[in-house]
Amino acid sequence: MTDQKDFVQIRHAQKSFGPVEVLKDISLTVERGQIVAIIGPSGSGKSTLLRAINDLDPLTGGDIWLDGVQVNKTLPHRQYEKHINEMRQQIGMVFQHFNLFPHMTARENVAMAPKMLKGLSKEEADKLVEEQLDKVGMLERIDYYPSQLSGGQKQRVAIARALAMKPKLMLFDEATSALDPELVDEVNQVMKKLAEEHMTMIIVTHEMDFAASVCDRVLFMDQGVVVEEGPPQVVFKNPSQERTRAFLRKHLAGAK
Ligand SMILES: Nc1ncnc2c1ncn2[C@@H]1O[C@H](COP(=O)(O)OP(=O)(O)OP(=O)(O)O)[C@@H](O)[C@H]1O
Repeated sequence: MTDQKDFVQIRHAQKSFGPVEVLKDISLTVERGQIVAIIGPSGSGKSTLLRAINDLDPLTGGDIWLDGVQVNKTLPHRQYEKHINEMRQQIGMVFQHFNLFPHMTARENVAMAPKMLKGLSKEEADKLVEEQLDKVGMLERIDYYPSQLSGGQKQRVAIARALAMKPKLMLFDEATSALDPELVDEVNQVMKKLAEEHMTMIIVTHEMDFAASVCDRVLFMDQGVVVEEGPPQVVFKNPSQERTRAFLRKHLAGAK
């Protein structure tokens, strides 16, 4: 068991795609209950770093730990599959494009993983699914198919689906960037609620206002390195690096 201070630990993360080094020796710790935003220009490695945390994009160097257990362990194939499935059950991930199963209702989408992986009875699964859909304000549409839902509603179902596994950590990869502007807020409200409940979250986002209002820490990445990190009031209002200032000038009205 790790202590509060290093609930999530990323140590010397390095990732190359062929000759291209996309993550260059990134180290980062996230405390239990902290909310960290990762911001930075397109192509700076934000999604790759996020996807390395649950080993969807395996690192080429360095290691990732969650609550005292190394996620990216080197193990024989079968043992690795078992290990990574267990780890991924503890790490909820929400993608830009929802990834709901189109032939399943909201209820079935949310119930699928807990039923399969936790062996819940129908009654237990129903209760769990209703709780999670209620939490994201989607209980009334429990029997709707994705095609009958707006983008914001689909994303809320996707969040409920991730929460249904009772994860220790939630990763959000630009959860609102595919949404029409008027639908962004309903998803942000759900994320704010999770923040109030002290869910540990790492959020890749292009929404500076959201990051400033919800996150405990902001990480600015550029070209595969963390250029600067700190509380939002420092990074946004008084960035120490010119690269951060230049980025914020473009993305944050009123930034220095
Ligand atoms: N599977 C892959 N194969 C080869 N190159 C990749 C792969 N995935 C990402 N890259 C490259 O890695 C770099 C970082 O990509 P990444 O998606 O992590 O950036 P990002 O900061 O999340 O960008 P954006 O804000 O546009 O989503 C980019 O140059 C990208 O082309």
